[in-house]
Amino acid sequence: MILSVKDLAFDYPSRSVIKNIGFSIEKGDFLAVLGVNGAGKSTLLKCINRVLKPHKGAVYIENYEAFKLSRRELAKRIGYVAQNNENTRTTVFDAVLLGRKPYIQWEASKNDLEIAHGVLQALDLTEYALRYLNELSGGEQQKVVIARALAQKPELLLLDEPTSSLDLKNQLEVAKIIKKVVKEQQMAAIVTMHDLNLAIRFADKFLLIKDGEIYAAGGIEVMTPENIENVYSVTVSISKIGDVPIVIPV
Ligand SMILES: Nc1ncnc2c1ncn2[C@@H]1O[C@H](COP(=O)(O)OP(=O)(O)OP(=O)(O)O)[C@@H](O)[C@H]1O
Repeated sequence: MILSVKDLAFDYPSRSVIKNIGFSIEKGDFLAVLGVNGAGKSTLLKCINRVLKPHKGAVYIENYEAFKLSRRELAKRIGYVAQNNENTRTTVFDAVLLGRKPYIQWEASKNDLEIAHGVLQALDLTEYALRYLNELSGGEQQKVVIARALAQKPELLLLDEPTSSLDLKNQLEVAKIIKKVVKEQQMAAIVTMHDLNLAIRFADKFLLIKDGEIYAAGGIEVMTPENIENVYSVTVSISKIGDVPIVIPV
């Protein structure tokens, strides 16, 4: 078990946002967190990564209570990519190398540099290595922050809508890469997504959030037209083209 979330609740001063959230994931899981705008998906990721302090509940990473780990220890275990990332005047290579920060004592080692190069290669970003982040397109910047989280070599990746500003090819590529690293490196990923087709095609676990609570959780069996309709208020039908499942609003 990589992550176990127990009875989590978080309120903003004027409203309760998430409540009674409990689930766990294992090595190799790619969990898609789904739900309408404002359902509480980003808040959940922020509570897991301690960006926000939940009012109730606990988060365990392996057997450690996340709230008791130092920031550095937490950063070795969790790679988090927020929905909106600042784009500073840093080169792509340096931005990715920053992912190694929790491991670096005095200066980056040969291993840190090799990991940064490897991740750039995996994401097809090598030719961008010396370009500045603030001179890249939104989608290119998004790939770079995902690369930085991968360079961190965490046990758990938390990605908040990682494909939202990517074109079709890059959406598929990034989803494939997440799936591949999760399986090959025996880590886990929790990914908030709006594209049900991408989720159903690449993820293997699903958390459907409605009004801050878990409406349904499990494998592909929970992605039924009934559950989707109850969560999104849209009637859908699910069919297959070859092996690929597709969700079609009707
Ligand atoms: N800083 C804040 N102060 C008060 N309320 C907030 C704040 N941030 C988010 N909220 C509210 O909390 C609720 C959940 O927000 P959250 O960002 O977690 O939703 P989400 O499911 O990630 O939405 P989206 O799909 O649009 O990104 C929303 O109603 C939102 O308006």
